[in-house]
Amino acid sequence: MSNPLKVAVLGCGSVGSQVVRLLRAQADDLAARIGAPVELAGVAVRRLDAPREVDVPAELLTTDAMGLVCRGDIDVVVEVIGGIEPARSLILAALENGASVVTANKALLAEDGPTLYEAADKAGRDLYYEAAVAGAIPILRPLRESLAGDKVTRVLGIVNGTTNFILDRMDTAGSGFDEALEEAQALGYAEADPTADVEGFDAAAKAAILASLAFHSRVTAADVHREGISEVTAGDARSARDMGSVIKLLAIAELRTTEGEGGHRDEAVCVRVHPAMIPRSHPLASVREAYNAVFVESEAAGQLMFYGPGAGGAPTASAVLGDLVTVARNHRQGTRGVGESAYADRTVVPMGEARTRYHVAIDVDDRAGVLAAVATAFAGHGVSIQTVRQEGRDDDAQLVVVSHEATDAQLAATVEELRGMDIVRDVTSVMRVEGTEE
Ligand SMILES: NC(=O)C1=CN([C@@H]2O[C@H](COP(=O)(O)OP(=O)(O)OC[C@H]3O[C@@H](n4cnc5c(N)ncnc54)[C@H](OP(=O)(O)O)[C@@H]3O)[C@@H](O)[C@H]2O)C=CC1
Ligand SMILES: N[C@@H](CC=O)C(=O)O
Repeated sequence: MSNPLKVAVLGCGSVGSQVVRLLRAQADDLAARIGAPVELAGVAVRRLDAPREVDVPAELLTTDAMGLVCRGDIDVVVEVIGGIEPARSLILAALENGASVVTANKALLAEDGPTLYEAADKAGRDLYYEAAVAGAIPILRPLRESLAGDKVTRVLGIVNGTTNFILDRMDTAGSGFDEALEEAQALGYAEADPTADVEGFDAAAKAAILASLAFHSRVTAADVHREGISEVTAGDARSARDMGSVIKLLAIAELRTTEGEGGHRDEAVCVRVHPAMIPRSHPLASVREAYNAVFVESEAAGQLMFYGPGAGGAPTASAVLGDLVTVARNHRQGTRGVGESAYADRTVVPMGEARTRYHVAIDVDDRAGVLAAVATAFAGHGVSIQTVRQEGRDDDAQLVVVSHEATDAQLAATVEELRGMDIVRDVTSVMRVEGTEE
């Protein structure tokens, strides 16, 4: 068998520890698949004395990640530290030093992916990142390779395990938000700073990566409209249940094609992350715990669905090792895998123009004419009402309105008008609704 392939692992937390464990546990299989044994050349961490889920020989542990990457004999660097710096400098240094790179770092890819892709091109090395989106689910390779001959028009999914876990616990076990978040952290699903999960930053980064690959565009996290789940209340969860729905944090990326003069077609992208109510009959409603699911719609293939564990050390390490085998094979053969495709410049559609349905809960005075006045406010902004439910209390009432499709701008104007009406005490909840109109 050939000379060993030297692998440096940067980070030994939830994901890194499982990468190290699997490198050992699967050593023979990996060697057979790659055609060379894999040698763990070093593991970079922040604290040498921290407890680890895996035993790492002291001589392999280092706090000098840059020194490890620049040693000159490393073939593949696995970056599972996370965050922007020092991860970016380490990846760039790895490529400059002739190593291929596997990373799970969606935050960095969504912020500054092109810098990394260009560095990989310049170095003639691979940069693979399947683990960056939806944990163990193979979704980036299908978008980049299997669907390269088709035209993807929409990607819709649950891409954050932590928030799905929290919303699922709120829905099924009546758990409080904080309690469910603590559980998700203990299970290794959450980011180092869980605000990234809760406020939708993590899902937005993944949405940007998905949209970039699906639409062969450069979409960054800054292009993604983002709302997290911190404002979702137990009341919203109850209200969804009463409607036969459930609340999920969705990532949605759409390609909008408009026909201009002379048959010229303009394409723009609309990418957003926000909580939405979906009917329990919708396939995404049955995605429980930290599982993820992604629907892809394309012109020729139609609808495809990808489903599996979206977070956690071992599932994510599975995706990392899949990439490791690919880049290791390429590295040995002196070739590169499929790089990023040529990018088209596409306009980003502002959120105000995104179209969806809405669930609006309005506290109103319980008097004659209220329903008509509220309906007029909706109609005045071009928002047509699909259903209204009225729940009476002593001297006030709650109206729950579900609209037909309208733009975010139309809905925002409606809510502003409602808030200014004397009969309206408060607009207590505004939630988008996804799924077929019934
Ligand atoms: N957890 C998950 O389910 C998933 C995570 N990811 C991504 O994988 C990456 C890693 O996540 P995760 O394992 O959860 O993160 P953790 O916080 O569990 O682990 C991070 C590791 O990086 C080490 N580290 C931090 N700073 C440095 C530094 N300056 N130099 C060297 N080592 C450093 C830490 O060292 P020490 O242990 O000494 O503190 C720790 O071992 C992130 O990009 C994340 O977004 C992707 C998919 C799923
Ligand atoms: N924190 C992330 C980890 C995987 O990407 C999540 O919860 O999905």
